[in-house]
Amino acid sequence: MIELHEAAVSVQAPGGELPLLHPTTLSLTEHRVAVIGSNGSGKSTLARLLNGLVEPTSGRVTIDGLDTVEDGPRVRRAVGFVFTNPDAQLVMPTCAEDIALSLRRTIKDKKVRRARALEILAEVGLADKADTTVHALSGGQKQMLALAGVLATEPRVLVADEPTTLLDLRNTQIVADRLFSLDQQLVLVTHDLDLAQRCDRALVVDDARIVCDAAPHEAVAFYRSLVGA
Ligand SMILES: Nc1ncnc2c1ncn2[C@@H]1O[C@H](COP(=O)(O)OP(=O)(O)OP(=O)(O)O)[C@@H](O)[C@H]1O
Repeated sequence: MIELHEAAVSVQAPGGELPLLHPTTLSLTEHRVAVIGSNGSGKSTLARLLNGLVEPTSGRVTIDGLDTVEDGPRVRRAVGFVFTNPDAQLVMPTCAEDIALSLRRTIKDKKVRRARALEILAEVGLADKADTTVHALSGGQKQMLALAGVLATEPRVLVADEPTTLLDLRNTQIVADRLFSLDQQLVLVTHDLDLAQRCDRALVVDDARIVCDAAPHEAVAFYRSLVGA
């Protein structure tokens, strides 16, 4: 279970303290939770709080009781994070090496690790790209590789921050179908309201606070009325 206990984030700005998230208390138990809202509203800040990429300035965030600050390494193992831009997380020269990197904690033997990496690549349709440089992949292929790499670490929760924003319709569908096929709890930050509607619960963030927390169709309607769309 993901829990925010009066968790707030702020930064020091020239004009004084700037709130990025006002104190928020929340329990997320649903399989799939969407986070929607305008640019700059605070969605990424909320998402990054969940795996300790951002630490609360006050209050606490816990994942299955683990505190994101006190138990940082365990939280980061439990909560996988997918970025909008896969280049942010693809660090190894080839696709197989990138997946193998994610497996290094669970599989010590190098040969076994490579064999498992090849299986994972095959599962996401990248079998023929094993020894290809990650830079030669298309945007959709890169995002699938990044997602596969995160899933290879076997996280209990997956937080995805606009994972389809850079993708075309077909690749959006492929990545979304993979995300929605997962057994893990999914927190999905998205501007794609169709994807938000496929979740079990949706949070609308506006001006650094959660202004609506409801069933997705209700939250999407609220968001549309908020922006006058
Ligand atoms: N470290 C920081 N220092 C100062 N301001 C920050 C910092 N991080 C984020 N912000 C500001 O906080 C606000 C919320 O940012 P955040 O990235 O959470 O928004 P978002 O809802 O994810 O936006 P988008 O949809 O554009 O990705 C923005 O105005 C952003 O400029």
